[in-house]
Amino acid sequence: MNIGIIGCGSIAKTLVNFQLEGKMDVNLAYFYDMNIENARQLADKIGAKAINSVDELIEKSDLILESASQGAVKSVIPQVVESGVDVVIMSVGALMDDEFRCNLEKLASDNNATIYLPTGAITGIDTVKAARMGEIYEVSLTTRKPPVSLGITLDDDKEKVLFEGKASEAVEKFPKNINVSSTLSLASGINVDVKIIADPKIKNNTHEIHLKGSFGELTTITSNVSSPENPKTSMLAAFSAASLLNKLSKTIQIGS
Ligand SMILES: NC(=O)C1=CN([C@@H]2O[C@H](COP(=O)(O)OP(=O)(O)OC[C@H]3O[C@@H](n4cnc5c(N)ncnc54)[C@H](OP(=O)(O)O)[C@@H]3O)[C@@H](O)[C@H]2O)C=CC1
Ligand SMILES: O=C([O-])CC(=O)C(=O)O
Repeated sequence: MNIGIIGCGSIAKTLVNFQLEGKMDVNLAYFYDMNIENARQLADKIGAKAINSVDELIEKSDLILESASQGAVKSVIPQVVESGVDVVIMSVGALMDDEFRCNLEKLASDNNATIYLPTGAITGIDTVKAARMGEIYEVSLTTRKPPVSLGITLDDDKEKVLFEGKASEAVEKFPKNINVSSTLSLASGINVDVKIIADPKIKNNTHEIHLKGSFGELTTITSNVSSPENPKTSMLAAFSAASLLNKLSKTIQIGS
């Protein structure tokens, strides 16, 4: 399966390294970025092709992975699914816009395309999906990141709550930091409560999920090493994308 990638930053780079290490069961074949030089650099590492037109990327790819931005999801992904090409979306925050998501879903369904949302930098999405078969009473996400990951500096070493509210607002205010809240919301069917804390005492990007439902209770804490290229992004996000791409060709499918 030939994969096209939109957005050649930290996530795409990790995928390229996995391909170099022989860990990918798909072929990362085509690279596209607003800055063609970024695409060239990654493509050259694995003998793939940098592409400078979205039309050509869509025409050549069996599946497209978006690892760019919420803006890219809104401007490019409708054309991808309208062309009947499956897509993996990392900038999941764009899908908190209900009207956009519903239109995209219809476009994909009308054109036989599938939209995949990886678990990303959190843990427990399988359980959240299963829990939804019963009743979910409450669900929340507390994200704690070092200030550098949130693109700020603090005057002292005290933690600071930067945001408390719903995921739909969080993804607008922190578009590069809290896509995971959208994934959790879409999996649970609830616009989840989100708290974002800048914590100078920690090194890792940490996401804590609490869920209560008719099945019982779930708490997960994921303490993520951040990407050396982009401290906002946790390495696990790219690992999750790679694992999802590999899962597409597996005979035994593990997890709900
Ligand atoms: N679902 C999840 O769990 C997670 C999702 N993410 C999200 O995944 C996405 C990718 O992350 P990451 O690789 O770290 O990001 P990076 O910023 O490292 O790389 C993104 C690349 O895409 C380019 N880009 C941005 N917009 C467009 C566009 N419209 N068309 C083409 N290229 C574009 C950027 O260019 P430029 O630098 O010039 O803007 C940059 O080269 C981000 O939106 C991030 O927030 C991250 C972590 C977890
Ligand atoms: O990588 C992370 O820790 C989470 C993240 O940036 C996002 O969800 O956008």
